[in-house]
Amino acid sequence: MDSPSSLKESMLYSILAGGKRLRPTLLLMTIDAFDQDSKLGIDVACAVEMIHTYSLIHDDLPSMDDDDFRRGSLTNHKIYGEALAILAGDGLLTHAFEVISKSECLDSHSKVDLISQLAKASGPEGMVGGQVADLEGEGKSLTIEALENIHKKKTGALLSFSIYAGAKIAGGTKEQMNHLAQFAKLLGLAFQIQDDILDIEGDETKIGKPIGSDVQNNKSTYPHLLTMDGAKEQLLKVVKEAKSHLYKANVNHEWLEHFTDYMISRDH
Ligand SMILES: CC(C)=CCC/C(C)=C/COP(=O)(O)OP(=O)(O)O
Ligand SMILES: C=C(C)CCOP(=O)(O)OP(=O)(O)O
Repeated sequence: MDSPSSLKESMLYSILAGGKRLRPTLLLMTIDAFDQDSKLGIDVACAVEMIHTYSLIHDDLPSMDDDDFRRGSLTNHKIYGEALAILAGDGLLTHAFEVISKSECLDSHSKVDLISQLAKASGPEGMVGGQVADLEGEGKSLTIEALENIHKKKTGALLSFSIYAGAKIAGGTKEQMNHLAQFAKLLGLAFQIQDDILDIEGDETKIGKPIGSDVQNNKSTYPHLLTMDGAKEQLLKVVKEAKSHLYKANVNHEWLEHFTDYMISRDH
């Protein structure tokens, strides 16, 4: 890539810092659930992780959550300064679309569809809009519906895109796509409830970032609105419903089901 070495270093710093790679794994597993070659989705899987990583770099900035640690390491702006951190995020966001456009595994029609859906999921109607609603909700007591709406966009949209992309690449039918969309929506919700629980009960050394940040930033969370026991009960309910849609999608659901169980039992 012909770009300044400082920019490349800052982009690679956050991409290679680790992370659970949930979104690309979900995308590749979804292709696999249709008995198709998951390699077909490798470029889109990389692209979605680049966009997720950009969002974390920007989320950690002093003007947003002002966090010092991410993925067990210092945040991007702590190492490279704010200007380069913003630009590394911009670089990852835009490079993601270039990677899909150049993919040799997909036809032009699929590329245009995936680029358009990824832009929608990560843009003002999706993740960026959810982040704004999240920032504007700080210090306010939100209803459970308002909280779910924020998470549906802020975190749910990219997770949903990952499953959509896998199913689209694998050639899923409309009915299968509809069930998988419901599964994805509920999986995203389960992810967020567990994230809120871990922010209270988690172990900082495993999570790789300080716990208690939701309370510190005055954010409404599931345990805050439902009590901790209520949030755990809700989590089990959401997962049960998610799995029922997964079964109805009529795909090889084994790995996606394991993934769902991991999502609610994970400790980081
Ligand atoms: C456009 C931008 C910047 C989007 C950020 C999206 C996002 C999911 C941030 C992390 O959420 P969080 O603050 O709830 O999680 P964490 O505790 O990991 O920072
Ligand atoms: C969406 C939220 C809550 C931010 C963290 O996402 P992940 O938990 O997927 O973060 P990494 O493993 O990729 O670091």
